[in-house]
Amino acid sequence: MQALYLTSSLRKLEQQYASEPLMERAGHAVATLARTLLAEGHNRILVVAGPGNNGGDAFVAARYLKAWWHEVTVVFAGQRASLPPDAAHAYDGWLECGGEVLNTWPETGAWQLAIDGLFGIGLQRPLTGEMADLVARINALSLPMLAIDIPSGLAADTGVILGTAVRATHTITFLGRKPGLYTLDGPDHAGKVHVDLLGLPPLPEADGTLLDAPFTLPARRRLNSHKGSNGSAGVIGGAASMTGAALLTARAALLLGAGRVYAGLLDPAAPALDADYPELMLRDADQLPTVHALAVGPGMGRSPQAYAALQQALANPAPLVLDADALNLLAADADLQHRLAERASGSVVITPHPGEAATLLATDTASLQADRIASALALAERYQAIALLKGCGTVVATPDGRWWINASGNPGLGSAGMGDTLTGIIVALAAQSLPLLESTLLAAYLHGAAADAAVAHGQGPVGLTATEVMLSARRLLNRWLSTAHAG
Ligand SMILES: NC(=O)C1=CN([C@@H]2O[C@H](COP(=O)(O)OP(=O)(O)OC[C@H]3O[C@@H](n4cnc5c(N)ncnc54)[C@H](O)[C@@H]3O)[C@@H](O)[C@H]2O)[C@@H](O)CC1
Ligand SMILES: Nc1ncnc2c1ncn2[C@@H]1O[C@H](COP(=O)(O)OP(=O)(O)O)[C@@H](O)[C@H]1O
Ligand SMILES: [K+]
Repeated sequence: MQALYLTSSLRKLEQQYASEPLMERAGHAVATLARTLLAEGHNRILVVAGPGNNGGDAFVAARYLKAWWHEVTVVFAGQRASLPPDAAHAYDGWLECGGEVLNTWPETGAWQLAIDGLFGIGLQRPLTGEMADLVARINALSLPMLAIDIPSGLAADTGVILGTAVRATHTITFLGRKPGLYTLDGPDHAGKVHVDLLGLPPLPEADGTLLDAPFTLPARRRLNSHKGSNGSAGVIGGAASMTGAALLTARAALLLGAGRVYAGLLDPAAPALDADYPELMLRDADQLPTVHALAVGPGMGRSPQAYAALQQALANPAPLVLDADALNLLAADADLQHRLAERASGSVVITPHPGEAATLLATDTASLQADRIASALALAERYQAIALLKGCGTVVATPDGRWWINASGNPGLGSAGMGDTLTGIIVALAAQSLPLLESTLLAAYLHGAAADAAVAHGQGPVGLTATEVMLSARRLLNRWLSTAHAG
């Protein structure tokens, strides 16, 4: 787990340490990393410097790389007279060491590496005109690309592309990790992220947290345990023609360790048995026994029967996972919202994808995605529930204002049934007595890590199935448990 920082916090840190030679250290760190990306010996490097301090870092990096005998071409998109003081000093330092500054794109290059120092966290509006053209030229280079602090054009707090953005293969980010590197369009643009604290101590308080490891696990199973000690999970959903969704959730709950799994299916013609997993106990939706954790929504539809099942589930004190149509029903109905509000705060997790989340917040998907962290926090606050906002860089938020971004996962997860699987993993962990927030965070990371492991085995990203993800998740969880409990 790593700390994430919003721009406002990083700016405070910069001010606090304004007397330290931060730009010099930043430029040196860029040059040092650049060197590791290059073959031994003499290399040709293109450096693009912008009109602010990000450009200043670029000039310092250029100076070091030249001193280390590389051939460095600097393209500058700005005016010396308009540079902030530190960046102007860096510009002068580059000229003093014999460097040249080009104001137009060079005809030929044959570079081995490009360094993007166009914009950092000071980007304020969409890139247009000449700046957008520069980004297009940078992206047209088929080269390793090192972005300074953040790929130019990417919004540091949100991962939104402002107009257009550099697609880097590496990003060296300063003072702390920015959430925009890890959600929405950030991962497609940042490449591998390296962090350099520029010699400063980390900020004492993080704004958010990156989920990049299995930080918590269910308790070790006692030898003297039985199915009753491993918790029972219930799943309600599966209306006509959508029973598969509820079965996927139930199967995931079984494979991830719930001692007993009951699926309450709304389709009156639903099969009495899951032939592949006869371990599952299939019932009518209103015939579920008392369970330790309950998931409602996969394939549920919005019929009066679905509504009644959700109403009943909200009265059930067990930890509750609301997904899919349970969310659409909730968004449309004041009585359901009232029942949710009456529950203990934190006893429910809602797991919308961006479309469902937009419905829950009465907005459109584009506005919702414009700030996924703020949206997840708004969902948590509005519904007094743990909110898990799906997508590239899933965001989890709590009503008390904490948030996490999940770093695992890949585009193989973009196929039907993956969300049902996630819901099954959450309910399985909660049934095994892991607190609901921890269950949600671990499930988010495990689900993505399982997909990553499956891809590493050649099962995706193209054609990866939800079934493969849950089997992979079972393997991973058991591996993590055996490592954690070894000795
Ligand atoms: N201030 C500090 O103490 C440090 C800053 N550092 C570097 O400085 C960066 C932040 O520097 P700045 O705050 O100067 O910001 P940037 O260098 O990101 O860019 C700001 C400049 O770009 C202009 N600008 C913003 N959006 C634009 C757009 N869409 N089109 C055209 N021009 C636009 C602004 O008017 C301003 O001149 C960091 O990302 C980091 O790379 C590092 O050197 C570490 C220390
Ligand atoms: N490109 C991606 N990167 C990471 N995770 C992804 C990506 N695409 C989808 N996912 C994950 O896959 C799951 C899809 O859920 P959802 O859209 O509800 O699917 P369904 O309802 O069809 O099962 C979510 O957990 C989401 O975060
Ligand atoms: K940059």
